[in-house]
Amino acid sequence: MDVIGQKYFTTVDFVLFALLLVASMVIGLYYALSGGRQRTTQEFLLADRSMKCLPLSLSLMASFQSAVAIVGTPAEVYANGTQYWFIGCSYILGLLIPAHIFIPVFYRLQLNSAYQYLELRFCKTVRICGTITFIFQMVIYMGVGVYTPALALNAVTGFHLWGAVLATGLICTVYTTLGGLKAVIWTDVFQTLVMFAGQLAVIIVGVQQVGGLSDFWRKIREGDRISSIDLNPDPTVRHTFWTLALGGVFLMLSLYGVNQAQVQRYLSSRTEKEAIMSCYMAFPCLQIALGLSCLMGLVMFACYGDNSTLNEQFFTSKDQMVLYFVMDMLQNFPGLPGLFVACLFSASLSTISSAFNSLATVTMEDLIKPHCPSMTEARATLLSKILAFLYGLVCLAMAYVFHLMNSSVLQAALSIFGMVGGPLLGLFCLGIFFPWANSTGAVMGLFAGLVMAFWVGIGGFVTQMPSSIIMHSQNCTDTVATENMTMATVTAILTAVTDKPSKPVGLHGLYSLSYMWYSALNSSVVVLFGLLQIPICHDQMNGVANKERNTEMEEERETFLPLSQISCLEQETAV
Ligand SMILES: O=C(O)CCCC[C@@H]1SC[C@@H]2NC(=O)N[C@@H]21
Ligand code: NA
Repeated sequence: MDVIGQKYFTTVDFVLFALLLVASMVIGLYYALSGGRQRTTQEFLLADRSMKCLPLSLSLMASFQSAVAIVGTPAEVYANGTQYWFIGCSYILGLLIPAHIFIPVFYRLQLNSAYQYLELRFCKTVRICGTITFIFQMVIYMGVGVYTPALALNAVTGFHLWGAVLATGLICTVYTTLGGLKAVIWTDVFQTLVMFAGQLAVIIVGVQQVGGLSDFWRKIREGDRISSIDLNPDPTVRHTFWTLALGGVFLMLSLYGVNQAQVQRYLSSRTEKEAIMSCYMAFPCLQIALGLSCLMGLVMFACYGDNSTLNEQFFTSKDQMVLYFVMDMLQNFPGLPGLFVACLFSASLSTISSAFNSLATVTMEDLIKPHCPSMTEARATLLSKILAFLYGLVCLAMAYVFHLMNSSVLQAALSIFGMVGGPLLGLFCLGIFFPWANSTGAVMGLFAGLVMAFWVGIGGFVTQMPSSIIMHSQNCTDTVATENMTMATVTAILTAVTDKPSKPVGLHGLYSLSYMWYSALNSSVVVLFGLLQIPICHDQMNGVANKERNTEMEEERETFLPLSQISCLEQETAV
């Protein structure tokens, strides 16, 4: 495909892409040299708890809006219509519950890491399990986040794959390591504006090419791409109102309620009220992001219709078709292809920078500090920066790992990202909503949830690989392509998306469950098993924890523990 590459990018396009990287770096350097100059972990990891709601709301949106959404959502809407747009309904409860339930719990405890809560509520073991689960999830996710845009861009435009991965990965590592959370949040703000601009450019040019809004609207209606609300209660149907609006709530809670990257942003707020406001203001940002990417899919349909010629051409994935469409639309407007590439990498940078910073935070707060109580602030800050840098290198290594395996693993990797989100959500819900749940139940519950997640996720992935894809992958490695790597496939936990040939029954029914229900299923399994409170090794598990906690509890008493927490902690201690 390299032949295409040459005709797309003029000098001004490369300049725009370079400007994105330079601007991100300048913001990082600014925060490295201003304020407290990143000399304490409170500043490096929590922005001195000084952030206001506007930058936070944009950063909350950007952290989980990677290039996968920028390319995958249009592919989804182009191929299947606008049913996916109903996921926007899940943003209401998906942000109200974090704002009024999770934020008060985390904020009033003045935590640095979400997993500190697990030790306060349960015991050290539960905290460690939660932390390691989170690290596993985000290391995989950030590898995909940096590799996806480079892979798709390379396939369509010949843009150098490793040049793009290294440029974004290293630039991101440097500004995250130098500027800490303040730099990550403010680069997210800047990158969100670039993302919106890039998508708007494609939509405006596309509608103009189609002949204007009226022609655009006519073609969309003729192609019946506007899906009506699908109230089918069948949980095995991939996208219905229920899987998106209800299943999507659990996906949102696993990201905006308990994921360290988002919790850290709440904790970096000046006041609890600012944190809650940032959640409210993230709602319009998420809706705009969703709307722009769905509109891009509709414009693509209006321009190409479902004429199969486009499909038959050498595309192995709908994502590549989206990039081909964009480059085809913008090629006569020097600078716009570069703007869209900047948009693509802005989505990637804003996601992996949040991952680096949150991974460094939990490693420092949950795995290192508890074992080095006498560590000086200066040394802790230096170590945090080294961790952020090392996670940047791990991200590049993960990108290479995904490159080695055929890209179907990419989907599996994202499945792991989605599958792990549900059990962590279940663990926090067990702690917050069920005062009588104990540490044994928490560990058993998390374990059961992870087993269920991997069993159904991988089981579903294997049993649903359509023969065509299996046959496809024999003759060339990197096909699988992202064959179905649409936003849906990727967004959470995806198994290969195909319409079920027959009505699945029994175990196959479980494997056929729509991926949008995985977060709900896995978190429910954690809560159910957690409440079974199998009283095995109860005393040993809690005995140690109690002794340690009693000493810690005296210190914690000064910090405000919500009444509900104190009551169940006392219950626990009494048991
Ligand atoms: O990285 C991605 O872009 C996909 C993973 C997370 C996407 C989910 S879908 C619901 C919520 N809304 C968003 O814009 N992102 C998250
Ligand atoms: Na992003």
